[in-house]
Amino acid sequence: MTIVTDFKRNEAMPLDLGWLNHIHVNKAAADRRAASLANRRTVKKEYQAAWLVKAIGLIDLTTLSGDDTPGRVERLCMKAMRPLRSDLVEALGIANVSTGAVCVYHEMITPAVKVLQGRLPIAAVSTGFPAGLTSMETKVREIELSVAAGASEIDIVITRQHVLTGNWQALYDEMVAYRQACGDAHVKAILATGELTTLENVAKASWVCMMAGADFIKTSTGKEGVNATIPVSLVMVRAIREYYERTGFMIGYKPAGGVGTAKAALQYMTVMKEELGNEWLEPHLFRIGASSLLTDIERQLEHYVTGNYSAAHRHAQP
Ligand SMILES: O=C[C@H](O)COP(=O)(O)O
Repeated sequence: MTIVTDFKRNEAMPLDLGWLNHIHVNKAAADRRAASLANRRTVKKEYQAAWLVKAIGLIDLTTLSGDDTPGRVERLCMKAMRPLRSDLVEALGIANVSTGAVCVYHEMITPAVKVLQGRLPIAAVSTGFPAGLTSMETKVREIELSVAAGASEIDIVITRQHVLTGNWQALYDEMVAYRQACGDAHVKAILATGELTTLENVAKASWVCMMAGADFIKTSTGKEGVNATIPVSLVMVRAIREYYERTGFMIGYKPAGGVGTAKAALQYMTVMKEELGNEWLEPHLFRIGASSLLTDIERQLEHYVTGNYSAAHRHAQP
């Protein structure tokens, strides 16, 4: 049995991998709670615009396509720094906002650095994203190159087979190696939950990655058949909560993939608020990985300022 050392914080945890045997997930209860969230209004009407503005600051504005170009990434970075039109900013009476970060492939870090010049963090997906089936040596080198190129956040993908075969020690070891390669950069562990078969596997993988020093745990690459869902999020944020209660360390959460509407963003924010508290509703502990969410939020805010509230209501309210 391995005594787990939290690598990032250089501390031995009062946990070992044997702890995983105690993890059981009640799928029916998670599904019920998810259904109740989907069927009720999560945010009062008068607070909606403020919540949507807050949501913008939580987005990892993402482009992860085979046809990405430096030009597209430069435009994405401009949008990340000024996500709302100035007339909307003025009408809402807010200071300008920005997204939490941008998220790109390694090859697109340089154009992002050129535009952002340190004003926003750059997250780079890594370790053979999205399948994670390159050699360990290649994965570690990829992280090092992305950090050297200017990424301050690294979104690694775990090796799914370690979870599917129950090889938790191998998952722990790989996560420690990624953590080490990241140095001071934040590391988000993408579990690819849609490929892990059971919620119990999702919970165990969450624990192992947290124990091995992940700063964030993230649901999906956006490329799996099933990406972020509310039941999976409940399992992951409850693992974060219990990890905090047992160790005192606050780990962040990032749902990603298919989160494209203001309504969905409000649901995920509600999960964070209700399961973890307001403290976890800040960009250093919560991000939403999304390529198209900002467009819908902008649309809803426009409805809000033009008084076309019923449209905003239909789209933005659960
Ligand atoms: O990490 C972020 C996801 O890849 C974005 O997925 P999406 O394009 O479905 O929003």
